[in-house]
Amino acid sequence: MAVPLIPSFVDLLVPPRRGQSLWDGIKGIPGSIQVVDIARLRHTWAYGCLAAGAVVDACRRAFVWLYNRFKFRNSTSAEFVLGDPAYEWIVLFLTENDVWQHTRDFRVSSKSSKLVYGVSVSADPDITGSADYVPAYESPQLFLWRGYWVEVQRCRAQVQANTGQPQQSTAIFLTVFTRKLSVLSELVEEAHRGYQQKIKPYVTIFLADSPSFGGSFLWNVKRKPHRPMESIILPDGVLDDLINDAKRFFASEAWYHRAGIPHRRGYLLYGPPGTGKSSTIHAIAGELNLEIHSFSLSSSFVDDAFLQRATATIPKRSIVLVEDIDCALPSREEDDDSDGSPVRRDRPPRSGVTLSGLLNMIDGIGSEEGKLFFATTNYADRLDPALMRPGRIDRRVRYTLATGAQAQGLFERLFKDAEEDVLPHQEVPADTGASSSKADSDGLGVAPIVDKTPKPDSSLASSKETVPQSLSDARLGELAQQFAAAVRDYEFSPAELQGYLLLNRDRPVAAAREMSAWVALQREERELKAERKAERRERRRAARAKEAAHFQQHPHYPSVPGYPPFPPPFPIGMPTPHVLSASPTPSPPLAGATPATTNVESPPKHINGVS
Ligand SMILES: Nc1ncnc2c1ncn2[C@@H]1O[C@H](COP(=O)(O)OP(=O)(O)OP(=O)(O)O)[C@@H](O)[C@H]1O
Repeated sequence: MAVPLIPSFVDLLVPPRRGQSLWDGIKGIPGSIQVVDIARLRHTWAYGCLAAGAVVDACRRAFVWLYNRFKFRNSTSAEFVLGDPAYEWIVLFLTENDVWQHTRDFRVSSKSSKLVYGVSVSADPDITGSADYVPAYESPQLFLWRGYWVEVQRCRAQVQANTGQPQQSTAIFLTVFTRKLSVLSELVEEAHRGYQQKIKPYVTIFLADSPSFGGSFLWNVKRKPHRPMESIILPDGVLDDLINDAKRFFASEAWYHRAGIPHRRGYLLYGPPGTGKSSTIHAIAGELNLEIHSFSLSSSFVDDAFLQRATATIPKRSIVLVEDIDCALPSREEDDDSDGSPVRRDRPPRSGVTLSGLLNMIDGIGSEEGKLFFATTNYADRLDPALMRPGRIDRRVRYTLATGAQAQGLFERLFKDAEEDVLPHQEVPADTGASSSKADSDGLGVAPIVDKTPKPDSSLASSKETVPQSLSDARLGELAQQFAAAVRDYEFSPAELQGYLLLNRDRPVAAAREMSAWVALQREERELKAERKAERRERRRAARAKEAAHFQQHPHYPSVPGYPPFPPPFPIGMPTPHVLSASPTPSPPLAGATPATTNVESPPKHINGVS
């Protein structure tokens, strides 16, 4: 049996037994080739390897040290954290520069308006697909930009959450190998410009809708296609006036500075739901190429500190939008409770925002100049005068339910370039329209809206083979007038009218003809709803009157649900505790009342301050 001349690496790692070398073991093997003193060779080999390893490691450390020193002295680096707008710019920039061309590792998400930088993984440019491929680039990538080497790496970053707890996030580290700082800023500027170019057809909306925010405030980013100005039908001049006002504001920055006035402008858009307030803001953002930073104050995690932190991150030339601003403050009773009784302000606010916090936020918007502040509400009368003062709200715009002209405009906009109905002579069924609200048999409230719009009969359609004809302008105007004549001014919101028109999207002629029936149905439903509301209000009023009468008779014994019923807990004639006797209307003795027995429960101690 042959013994290898050079021992294996594993052999070398086995320490020799005391007083015996490997040679001793080998010597006993018959027929072995015994040429080298393997034990000695083993030690020499092992020490040689150790020394070589140490040298290699020292070289490696020296290289890393030198590289880091080189990097430190000859490069500039920046960190972009997910949730910050700049993160979006840089990811798009990297995608456009084909930095991810060697990537084999992707995060796939369904296609949405959220991303503008998904990588195309299909060789066929016509295939857009239904998913976005975002590189999961954990290992560093090196690329050349304008003659400078740039290293990019995506890492997990730890940020401090709103709660003070550390929280995992994602960041991109960018290192430009040059000592010139301007190169990095040029790169970021180029990334920003590219991003703006790419998202031009969109309005970017940053939503502060999550409670987990890090050291740098993290926004949820959404994109919506621009809303054309002409798609918003408002009384003449309202929209143009707003746009011109905003343009003038941005053009007069120097004037604001000279006058020592913070460069911000506040608008309050108020009116019933579905009248176009939010749509107006989106249209303005698209027209002036502004981003929207939107807050909803009704979320429970929103408080004053949250608002301050969020506001501080909003860049110049942005719209700061607070939707339903009245939600921040303690609510009044519902409208249907308003029976002349004093307004209740004792309900807890729905978020942790205080009025002063809100005012500070609005004032803080001016600290980074050039912002439009928009607030919307359905209840302008609920807002505090401090909120409405000029400087915070400079212009108020009232939105109303649709006028006849608006209804006509809506019809013309939705059916522009439409075709005549496929079944122009289809008759309206006799039962369309008024009738049905009685269908609300559950007695819970509003009758369900039953879609009674006549549906085209497909068998009829195929048999007649009608060729659709485009609607001429004159015909369209005629139908729009017919449609508008069916509604009274300020009766329906544009959103309601739009809902009806969308249901009849392919039947402009029928939509105009059947409008009166739809209106009749809506009126009937509204009447029913109003009746129910009145009933509920009456019941509540009666309950309150009963409670007031009870309190007058027994001021010390509130009628709290779950509280033991009358008679009062103290035997008649017994001196009442001093707290109770301080009451301006002492409880009159009850004629014929049975003295309280010992099994009458004592009131809970906290009630009426009895202790
Ligand atoms: N004046 C209008 N012109 C065209 N469309 C309108 C108009 N008003 C409302 N709409 C349509 O109604 C829908 C709701 O509009 P929007 O969200 O702007 O109303 P809003 O006043 O902001 O409502 P809310 O007070 O409930 O937020 C949108 O789809 C919009 O297209």
